[in-house]
Amino acid sequence: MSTITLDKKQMIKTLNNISENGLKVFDDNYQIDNNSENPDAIVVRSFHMHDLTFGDELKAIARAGAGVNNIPVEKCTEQGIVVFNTPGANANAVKELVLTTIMASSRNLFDGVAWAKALDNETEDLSKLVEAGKKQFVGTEAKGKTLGVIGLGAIGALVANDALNLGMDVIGFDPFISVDTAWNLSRNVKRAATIDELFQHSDYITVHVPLTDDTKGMFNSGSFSLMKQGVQILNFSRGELVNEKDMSQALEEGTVARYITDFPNANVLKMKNVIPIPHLGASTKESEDNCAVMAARQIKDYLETGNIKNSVNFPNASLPYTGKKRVATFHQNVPNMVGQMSSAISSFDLNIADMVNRSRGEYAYTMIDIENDVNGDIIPNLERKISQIEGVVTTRII
Ligand SMILES: NC(=O)c1ccc[n+]([C@@H]2O[C@H](COP(=O)([O-])OP(=O)(O)OC[C@H]3O[C@@H](n4cnc5c(N)ncnc54)[C@H](O)[C@@H]3O)[C@@H](O)[C@H]2O)c1
Ligand SMILES: O=C(O)CC[C@@H](O)C(=O)O
Repeated sequence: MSTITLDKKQMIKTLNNISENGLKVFDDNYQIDNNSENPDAIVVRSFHMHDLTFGDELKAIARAGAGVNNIPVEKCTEQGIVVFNTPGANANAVKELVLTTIMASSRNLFDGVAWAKALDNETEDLSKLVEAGKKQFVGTEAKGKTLGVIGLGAIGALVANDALNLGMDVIGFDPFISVDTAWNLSRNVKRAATIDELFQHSDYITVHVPLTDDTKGMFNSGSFSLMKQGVQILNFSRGELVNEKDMSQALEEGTVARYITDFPNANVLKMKNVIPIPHLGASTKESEDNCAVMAARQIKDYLETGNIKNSVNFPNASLPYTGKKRVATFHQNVPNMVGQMSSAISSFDLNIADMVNRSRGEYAYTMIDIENDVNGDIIPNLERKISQIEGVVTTRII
């Protein structure tokens, strides 16, 4: 990370509780101001941002976490605001809670503990009561059972590998699995050719996919009808992956024996055999630090150098930062944009030292380093000239 002095202090706003270790990444060039109406960047966790209006200084939003469904990503793209997330930074925390709850649920631990806490501690011979009562909480073991893992990304792959070590048979489904994950996945994880195959063979199903139009409601009466009677379902991804009406019925009928969810709401809390967890998947000190540090570093790098890593809406792009003036432009992915930017630069008698151009769908991002020392007056004029090119969404001279 470069040590750069910026012309103007950058305002950072946080919309949730962000770990101090992450905020410490922002040095003297930055001011954390949670009342700012027009910050340069926002760090967020689960805060619902869809109803917010963004100020004209806002350049970046970083989600300290994985899911970005709380951020209006499309609107950000149209306004030239880069959105980051922190892939894998909280995966271990979620994995540990998934494996914990598989075993805790199978051993009826939550009910057993609640029962024991409610015992009258004044009762004589409490131990007799305990021994008599424990038969109602006899459980089953995870060993030898089949765990279906839907989504083999950062979390799903860790869960799948470690469940094998618990003696479970593991079957996975992910039609878009990345090459990196495939390399890290144990060859003992069986591959389901279709999601239906996974539904049919699993005693436990855990889901680790993002919430999208395709995944919304993927647990519904159709999928429940394929599952083994008494399957246990774990949802540490997003509540909306489950059709609540259908889940409620499947729990009533016993098709689903347990629904363990990190996303309780009024409907979920009324369901039979539900284990509601208050969105604790990523709530560990380590995970909160990892996510916040990664989010803050990505914002800092982008504001100081224009380099982009782990964006969900801009192309990732990197050019070694030399301290020369850099023109960083987000624009439509149409012919002759680089040509027009180069002409604008040469019209000020400036020469190009280096450049990178990356596209992502309808948009592209170009960074051009200028060889000459650029006199202060030229900067606003060059910025104006580039921003007037048709198809340019935003441009900055760093
Ligand atoms: N409960 C929590 O606190 C918590 C914490 C972290 C993440 N999450 C949720 O978990 C999700 C997954 O996190 P991650 O870090 O593993 O993300 P990831 O991007 O590393 O992995 C997601 C995987 O899902 C796969 N996928 C996408 N659509 C699919 C489909 N239709 N069927 C099967 N696989 C599909 C992708 O190919 C990818 O491999 C996040 O999007 C977020 O919503 C929740
Ligand atoms: O910030 C959190 O605690 C939850 C994060 C989680 O939902 C995610 O998608 O990464």
